[in-house]
Amino acid sequence: MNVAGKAALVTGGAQGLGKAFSKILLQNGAKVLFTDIKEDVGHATLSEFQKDYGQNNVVFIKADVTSQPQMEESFQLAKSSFGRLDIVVNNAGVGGEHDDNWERCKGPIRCTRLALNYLRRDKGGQGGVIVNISSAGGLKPTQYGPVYSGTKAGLLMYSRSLAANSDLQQSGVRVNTLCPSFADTSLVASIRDNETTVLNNEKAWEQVQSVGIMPVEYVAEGLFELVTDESKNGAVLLMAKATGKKYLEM
Ligand SMILES: NC(=O)C1=CN([C@@H]2O[C@H](COP(=O)(O)OP(=O)(O)OC[C@H]3O[C@@H](n4cnc5c(N)ncnc54)[C@H](O)[C@@H]3O)[C@@H](O)[C@H]2O)C=CC1
Ligand SMILES: CC/C=C\C[C@H](O)[C@H](O)/C=C/C=C/C=C\C=C\C(=O)C/C=C\CCC(=O)O
Repeated sequence: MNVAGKAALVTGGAQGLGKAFSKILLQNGAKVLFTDIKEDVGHATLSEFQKDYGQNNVVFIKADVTSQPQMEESFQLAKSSFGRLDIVVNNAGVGGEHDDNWERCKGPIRCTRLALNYLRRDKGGQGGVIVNISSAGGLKPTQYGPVYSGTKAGLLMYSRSLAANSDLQQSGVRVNTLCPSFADTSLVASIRDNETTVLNNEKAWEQVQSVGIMPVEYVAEGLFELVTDESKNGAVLLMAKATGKKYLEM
């Protein structure tokens, strides 16, 4: 897929990986609507992007992926702003260990279902691609983040199962999963700064340091590959500092 002239919706795009995902799409000529719950950070990112990529090529809406009405409004706004929707990146998420963090799984599922109403050719769309942001922790046990790992594994298998659906394939929609290891964002900094609820901050931070931290721009290259390479459907791309990009073969 050539993203130039295409339209994307990225959740949690105000900062971190979501900002880097939005940026690589804009840099390559796509129009982007990004959502976030952080209104001030979202507006600052919007101003930066509008200056660099054009006033009409980027839209921000304060919207929470845990809210069905707010996400319905976000998808409608993307369609009315750009006249089309081709790419959806389910990125918004939080670190830490909380019982309600199954929203890490439920939020992207909610947004994937909404996305299908806009992308499917049999529903008036033009086909497209959904990329769900899981984690290396969705593929490998994370001893200090078991809820985190469990929710990300759930999202990964939801995405693979949906991608295997023949009706969906015929409707022109691909579904891929990106599994980054540690990347340089506030989510990882919160482990260093003892500001999250992983099971043992000190040991978790030692683990992060031994595995290594990737720049967000590098992870965005993986996202871009999953968006643009039309041979990829049901793909799971693991990215880690030491081993680079590796597709799951299973
Ligand atoms: N940073 C890392 O090492 C890794 C991150 N990930 C995943 O990447 C995604 C992005 O994380 P980071 O950029 O690292 O974190 P971050 O904390 O820097 O950015 C996350 C963004 O999502 C927004 N957000 C959080 N909950 C939201 C909600 N309910 N609705 C809308 N927006 C919401 C936040 O306000 C923030 O702007 C998450 O799904 C995370 O689990 C996966 C693997 C590694
Ligand atoms: C301590 C983790 C707690 C909270 C979440 C983190 O912020 C982050 O989002 C989670 C990442 C989870 C990563 C889990 C395991 C990572 C393992 C590796 O990256 C191992 C390194 C390379 C493996 C490459 C390979 O085997 O091919």
